[in-house]
Amino acid sequence: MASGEEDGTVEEKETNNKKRTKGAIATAWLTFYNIAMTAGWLVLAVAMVRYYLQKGTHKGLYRNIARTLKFFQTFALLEVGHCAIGIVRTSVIVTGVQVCSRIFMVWFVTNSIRQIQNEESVILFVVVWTITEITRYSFYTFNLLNHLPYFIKWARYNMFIVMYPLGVIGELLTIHASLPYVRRSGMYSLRLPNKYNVSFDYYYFLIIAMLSYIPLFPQLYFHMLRQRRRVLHGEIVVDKEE
Ligand SMILES: CCCCCCCCCCCCC/C=C/C(=O)SCCNC(=O)CCNC(=O)[C@H](O)C(C)(C)COP(=O)(O)OP(=O)(O)OC[C@H]1O[C@@H](n2cnc3c(N)ncnc32)[C@H](O)[C@@H]1OP(=O)(O)O
Repeated sequence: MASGEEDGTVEEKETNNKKRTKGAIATAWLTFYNIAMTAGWLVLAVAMVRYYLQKGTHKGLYRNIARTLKFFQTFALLEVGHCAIGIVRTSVIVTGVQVCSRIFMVWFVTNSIRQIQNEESVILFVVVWTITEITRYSFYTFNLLNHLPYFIKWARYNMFIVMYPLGVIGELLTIHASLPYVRRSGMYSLRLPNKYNVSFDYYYFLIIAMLSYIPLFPQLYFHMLRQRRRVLHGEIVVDKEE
């Protein structure tokens, strides 16, 4: 296997070639997008720290940051578009699952069910997402600007090892906490008889969503482990989704 220094040189050349082919407009857009997203998640981090220092409790924190969180997490839908039009070399499926599961958590679980917004699990996944996204978007920004500090690269491809499972635990506990409220209220459900002759039970949908983490999460996690081996150790890894 090649040494770390050689890996770095090969990697740099590869990056420069890719950037040339990517095109100036795409690079400018991605740079703007990543700077905006880094700033957005930084604003969220500062708001959370300030709230906690002022109030001394996590209660009410979600409501305080909800608008910013919804805005920047929804904005991340553009990432699926970036993959689809080929300006980033990432699988549409992997990105789609990641982004859609987050949007689902924000809009259809946490935002829709007020009673769970003060759960510790909500704070857990929001804090984990925030740390992850500040690191990820600053990684992409510095990478595009060709000035990537090693500690950001290291953080991008190491922190997920702990952050991913922690985020998933927060999300699953939050969905679990929402189940009694969803069952009682019958929200987002369609009962028979109705003119469409269709029934839908959001309670069971949530249970299926929780179960779907079992096959889907390992695929995202192993994808990131492959990316880690490729970027940090220079291994050539063939991704099945590509
Ligand atoms: C409808 C309801 C359904 C509910 C069902 C739910 C089931 C869901 C199960 C799964 C649940 C997951 C929940 C998630 C929780 C969390 O997020 S917890 C917090 C921890 N999270 C993470 O650490 C996230 C890790 N994941 C990611 O980083 C991404 O989402 C990803 C899509 C998996 C990233 O993969 P990928 O993009 O392939 O890797 P990279 O190495 O970062 O990038 C590859 C190349 O693409 C370039 N690139 C990508 N994006 C950009 C960009 N914005 N700007 C510029 N460049 C970009 C990147 O530089 C790489 O380029 P090359 O080096 O040239 O290859």
